[in-house]
Amino acid sequence: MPPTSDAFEVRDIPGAGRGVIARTSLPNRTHILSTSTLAAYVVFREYRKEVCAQCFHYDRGRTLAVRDLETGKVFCSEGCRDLWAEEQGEEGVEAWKALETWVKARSGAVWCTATSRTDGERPSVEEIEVAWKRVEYARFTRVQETKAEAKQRRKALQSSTSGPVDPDILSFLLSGIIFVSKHPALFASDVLALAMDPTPYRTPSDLQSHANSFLQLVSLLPPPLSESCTTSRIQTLIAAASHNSFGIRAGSEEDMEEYMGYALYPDASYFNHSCEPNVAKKRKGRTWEFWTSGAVKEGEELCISYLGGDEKGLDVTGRRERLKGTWGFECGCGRCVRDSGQV
Ligand SMILES: C[S@@+](CC[C@H](N)C(=O)[O-])C[C@H]1O[C@@H](n2cnc3c(N)ncnc32)[C@H](O)[C@@H]1O
Repeated sequence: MPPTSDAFEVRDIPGAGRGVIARTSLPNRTHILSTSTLAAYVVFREYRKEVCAQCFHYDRGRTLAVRDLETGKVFCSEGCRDLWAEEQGEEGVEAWKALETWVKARSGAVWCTATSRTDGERPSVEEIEVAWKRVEYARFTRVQETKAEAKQRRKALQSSTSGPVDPDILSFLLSGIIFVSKHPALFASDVLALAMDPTPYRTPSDLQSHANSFLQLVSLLPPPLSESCTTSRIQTLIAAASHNSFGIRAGSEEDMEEYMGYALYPDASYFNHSCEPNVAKKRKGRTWEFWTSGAVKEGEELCISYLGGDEKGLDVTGRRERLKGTWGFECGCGRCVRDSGQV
């Protein structure tokens, strides 16, 4: 469900879905929201030794002190390690161990990563539907196969280059499936309510990589988690992340030197973008804080910047191109409307 408070409510905004509206006038630096739910996230594998798996602390590239070799996670303290294990639950920790073992066994493999996907056009809604139906079928036939058949298939997959799997996608999906299995009601009320991207895959091989990652994940999960891991939930996580995720970055918003991962925060996902934002944000550990960055009138829309400050130096064409390329929408904020002479 969309969040609400004395300071704001979520309403329909012409041309931009829903947005956050001030219920009253708010002075500069009024605290608006601290996120309470983190539904899914990934710290990219290349940062796995440098970013705390619990609080996302990063110490200028240093390897963090507390390491768990079995799950491949590092932590800034034992407290963070214990909190993380408690949140994952026993089955969750087992699943992270299985994933780490699988990834390590394939060390040296050429992973299909976000940057290596350059082929073809963005798959359409129909193509996505067909691909996921195939995945459903493959999952079903795998349930039926004998041990010998499964062994043969795994062998074929290991030597094949036609079945790319991305460890970062696997991690993002696993974190989301652990969340669903622990908080099914929150998933239904908060994640399913988000704006979904109907075409979240950039290229055909991006779609293929997500589909393969799903099948791989299912085969690694302990039984209760494997039952929670349905194609429909996985598709929801992917479609929601495409429109709503926040980068996990080191440094301040103005000086975002490292892009270390991304995360889905349902209660922070109703802020629309403006190229003249009136709300500032900062990540503190695994929580995002939002506050007004100027005086806001009652009834005014509260907007953040999706461009992390880059909007300051770009003209309307540059801003719109950047937002279209990364987020897939034509910016209709007040500044872009004025600058493009649409008023
Ligand atoms: C994080 S969601 C924001 C909440 C969303 N409007 C909703 O209805 O749930 C991001 C999406 O909102 C829309 N959006 C955000 N800012 C916009 C803007 N300045 N102009 C047009 N659409 C915008 C786009 O569809 C974008 O993909």
